[in-house]
Amino acid sequence: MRERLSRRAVHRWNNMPDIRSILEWINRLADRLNPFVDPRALLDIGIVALIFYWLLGVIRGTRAVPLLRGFGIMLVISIALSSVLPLETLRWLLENAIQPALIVAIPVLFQPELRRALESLGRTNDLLGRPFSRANRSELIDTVNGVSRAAQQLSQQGIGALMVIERETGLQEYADRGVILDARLAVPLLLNIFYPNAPLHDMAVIVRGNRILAANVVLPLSEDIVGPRRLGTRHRAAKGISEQSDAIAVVVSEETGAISLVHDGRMVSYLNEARLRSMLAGLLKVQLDEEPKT
Ligand SMILES: Nc1ncnc2c1ncn2[C@@H]1O[C@H](COP(=O)(O)OP(=O)(O)OP(=O)(O)O)[C@@H](O)[C@H]1O
Repeated sequence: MRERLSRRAVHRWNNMPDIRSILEWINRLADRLNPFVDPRALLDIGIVALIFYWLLGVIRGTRAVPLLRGFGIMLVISIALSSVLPLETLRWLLENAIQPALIVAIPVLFQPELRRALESLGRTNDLLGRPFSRANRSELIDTVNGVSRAAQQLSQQGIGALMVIERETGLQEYADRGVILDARLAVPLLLNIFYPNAPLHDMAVIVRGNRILAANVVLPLSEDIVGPRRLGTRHRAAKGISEQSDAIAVVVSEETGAISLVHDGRMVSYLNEARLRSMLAGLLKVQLDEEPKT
């Protein structure tokens, strides 16, 4: 009996995988995993993740998202088709026509997004937390209060308006196409400009620091009309300038009286004066200590 048991134990021992080969296998696996544990590889992964995070932030909420989804679907279908089936003509078409066409089409289609991404890389005030524009803090506070008060009064009177506040990206090229005013910003002046049938009431006003730089300014229209709401031209112009620069646009709808703030291609609507003031102050990086003077 004892002899049979010991024979069985020897047999099991003989059939067990060799411990040395297991150790070798673990070593090989560790060698393979080694690059991932390498701090340089971790840094590499971190930087790539940050680039993707930043890119997704730049295109979030813009028309680039459905376009990219379309490209993705096309890519997946074409890779799946050409790897599963030996479709030579399709493979040729993909390699020689569609891929080069995409390389040309991407910079054209994503021109505003690419421009915005490069501009945001070059901006330093955002990173350093400094206030925008050359104006000092008290001038910017005057602007925040003046624009918010004017928006509220225009909204109550059902007058449409578009006010664009310049930040780090210069808007001179747009201002030059309008009527240069370079006047101290004041609520009555803004109301006067947008008063229906006044000579400068059409199009937009550009504000630089605490001055109204120009009125009657034609802005680029956003191509983004795939959003949840179909935008009219005033709102598309506000979105357009915020896609092409870091400016902040404040829109008052003539139709509904709704006040919207547009920044970085994103629109927040149905604001009241207080909410608009605090959003503007946040974006211009100024601290509001007290209620505005009436
Ligand atoms: N390219 C542009 N740049 C600046 N303002 C523009 C531009 N195109 C149109 N506008 C302004 O938009 C006004 C027309 O607004 P429209 O009714 O089409 O848009 P909306 O977004 O529905 O605005 P609202 O809600 O005020 O009606 C024009 O009278 C003009 O003042």
